[in-house]
Amino acid sequence: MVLGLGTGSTAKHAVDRIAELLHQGKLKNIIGVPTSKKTHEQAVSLGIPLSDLDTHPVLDLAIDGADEVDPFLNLVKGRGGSLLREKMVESVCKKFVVIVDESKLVSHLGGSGLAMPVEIVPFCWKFTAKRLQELFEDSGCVAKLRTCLEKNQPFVTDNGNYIVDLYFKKDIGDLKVASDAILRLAGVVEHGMFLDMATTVIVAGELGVAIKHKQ
Ligand SMILES: O=C[C@H](O)[C@H](O)[C@H](O)COP(=O)(O)O
Repeated sequence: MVLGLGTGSTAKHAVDRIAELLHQGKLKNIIGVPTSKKTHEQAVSLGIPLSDLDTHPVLDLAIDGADEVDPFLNLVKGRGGSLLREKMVESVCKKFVVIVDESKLVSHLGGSGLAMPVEIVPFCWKFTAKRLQELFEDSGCVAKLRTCLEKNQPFVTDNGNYIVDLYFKKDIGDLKVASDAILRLAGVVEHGMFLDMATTVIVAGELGVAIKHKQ
């Protein structure tokens, strides 16, 4: 089985558990495809055999966390900065299982008041950020360059790009329309809306675990 290995504080537990099962002999013939440099390092340190999309362009399963999950299992991802590699890997998985706690459930993506990340090229980033903000003027959008807290320098992704976080005051409307509009802007590499990609979402809550399947 070729398995996409997600990124973030939740996915980290899944990667640890996969390694544990592998070493106990309860999982066999697993090859992992990491979605970030950090997960790559974690998987190497745990002895999980690894590959990449050049060698394995189709994956059987990916397991990852998310920042927001709507009732249709659309996601916001990338608040940890790994959205591009995650989207590349998770868009070619036969099954994409998302693991979250119930704090990540929202009624509309972008409605939580938290960041909707967009990965952009560093060249004239202010110009691209301004164009992104203008695109969602009607939704009261504010676009902010993500910085590293300790140095107040731009946060740089694993791909050498910057991230602009979009904050909305109002509903962004049709998600597919919003996604297409963002991707049409020159300077944008990818955004953190993962539409129609998750096949299953496993939600941990105070009362136990709920499993939601795509309809
Ligand atoms: O870039 C980060 C990824 O998209 C994460 O999967 C997402 O931010 C969720 O992370 P966490 O499990 O740490 O909340």
